[in-house]
Amino acid sequence: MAAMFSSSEISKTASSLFSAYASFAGSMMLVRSVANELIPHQLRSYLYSAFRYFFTPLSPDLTLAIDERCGMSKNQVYEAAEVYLSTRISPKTERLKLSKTRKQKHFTIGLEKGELVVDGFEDVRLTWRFVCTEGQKPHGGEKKHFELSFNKKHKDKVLDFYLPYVFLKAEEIKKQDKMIKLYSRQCPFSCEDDNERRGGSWGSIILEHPATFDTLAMDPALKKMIIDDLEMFLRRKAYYKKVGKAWKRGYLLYGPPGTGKSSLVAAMANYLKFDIYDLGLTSVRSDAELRRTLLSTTNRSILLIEDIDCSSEVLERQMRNKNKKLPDKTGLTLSGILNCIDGLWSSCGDERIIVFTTNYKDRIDPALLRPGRMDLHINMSYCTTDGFRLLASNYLGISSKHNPFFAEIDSLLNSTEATPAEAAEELMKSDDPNIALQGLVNFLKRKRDEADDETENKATGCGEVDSSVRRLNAIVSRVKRLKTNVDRRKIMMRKRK
Ligand SMILES: Nc1ncnc2c1ncn2[C@@H]1O[C@H](COP(=O)(O)OP(=O)(O)OP(=O)(O)O)[C@@H](O)[C@H]1O
Ligand SMILES: [Mg+2]
Repeated sequence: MAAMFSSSEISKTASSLFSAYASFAGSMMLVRSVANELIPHQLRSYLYSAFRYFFTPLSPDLTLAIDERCGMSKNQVYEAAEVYLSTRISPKTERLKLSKTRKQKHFTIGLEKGELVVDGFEDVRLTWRFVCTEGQKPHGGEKKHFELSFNKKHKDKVLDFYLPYVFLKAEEIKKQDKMIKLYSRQCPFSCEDDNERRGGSWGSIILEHPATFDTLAMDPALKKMIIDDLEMFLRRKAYYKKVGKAWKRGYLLYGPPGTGKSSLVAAMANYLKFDIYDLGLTSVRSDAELRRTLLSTTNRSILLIEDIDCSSEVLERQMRNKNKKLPDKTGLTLSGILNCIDGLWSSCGDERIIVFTTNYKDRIDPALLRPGRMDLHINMSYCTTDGFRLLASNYLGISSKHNPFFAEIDSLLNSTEATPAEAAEELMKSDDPNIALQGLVNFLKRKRDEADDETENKATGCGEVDSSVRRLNAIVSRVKRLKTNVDRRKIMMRKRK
């Protein structure tokens, strides 16, 4: 070739080819920018994908896209893949995500954007890719998905055997290193138009509450009954199906502040290894939002609604506003809540426990309490002598044997109302068991005296006058004491002189 053309001819041809290419590229850019302006976005992307389809050589591979969410709920395939892939990372991977909380025994390893994992299943070679893309404006956020690619001829094997295997492995891994999570709703009021966030977005932390049934001070028979009830619930999957009931159980925990309602929920979660979804009803604005929120919770979990009496107040206020024809912003109704508890919506999901807590059972709407809605009503009561023994053993490492304080504390607990939280606080005040127990005795006596005074005042019907007289008497006797002291000093000074 080189022999037929002189070097100047070659360079001339090259430069004319280059300028032809430049003008072609320029005109393509022009065509593209004109197309961008004239052709609507949706039609443009359709045309691009049609071009891509016709001009890309046919690939032997099939790629499955596995999104993080499917509609309003979490995509279980995505969740299983996330767990499974953390154990399949190859040494060649260049970027990983690493985390560990205080309570976790091992590091959690996850894929970084764009990283690949190559897996094998029998004779099938599979490639997983983790993809993150920017979400749509205005709220943005990242959209995550996995892409699973393999030869098309293995489609059935992958769907029928490989993916179920991934699920199974993920369950095994989760059981081995199960960290219980506490979920609460994220930014409920910050992004009003974002349906997904308004309904479904839960943020989670590892539940580090140390309460267990062993550390709970409560009536031993009641404790055993709760544990048996939970065990029976777990065993009865087939039974629930047979009788045509959703596999869920509702508990109402009621009692004064500091009697261990929240601690019992933590103990249940630790015992069952269930995550807790802490749903503040006051932050839910409508029935639709409640449904969306509940749909994005997972199976084997406890849905916790604390202080349900306060939530009832919100509902009542709303009813009043409706009656007064005031604008009703919340749109959350009692029937909406009931429907989520035992209507059709409640059948979404398995192995669900719902717990309501309240300090005032009598303030709750009877519709919420009727049998079948809340299966067990559990009264968390003041500290009993059994409860005190458990606290003494937990906090001070002592038992009742030969301890002179126990009899006195028992009789004080029988005659006054102190919560386990109060008793525990006293026991924590000193490392010396005798000092701590003496502190508890003093505290219980003070409580008993205050309670006696109150009963007396109520009986005489002149509580306020009485307490003013008592305060006045106290001041008079103090002045008298001061005067006696001054007199004594005067006498001593006179003697010295
Ligand atoms: N029954 C109990 N056994 C052991 N510790 C308890 C018990 N009740 C309360 N405590 C102690 O008191 C603290 C507060 O208890 P908890 O938050 O469970 O009470 P609560 O009934 O949920 O109160 P509130 O009605 O104010 O929410 C706990 O962290 C725990 O240390
Ligand atoms: Mg509580």
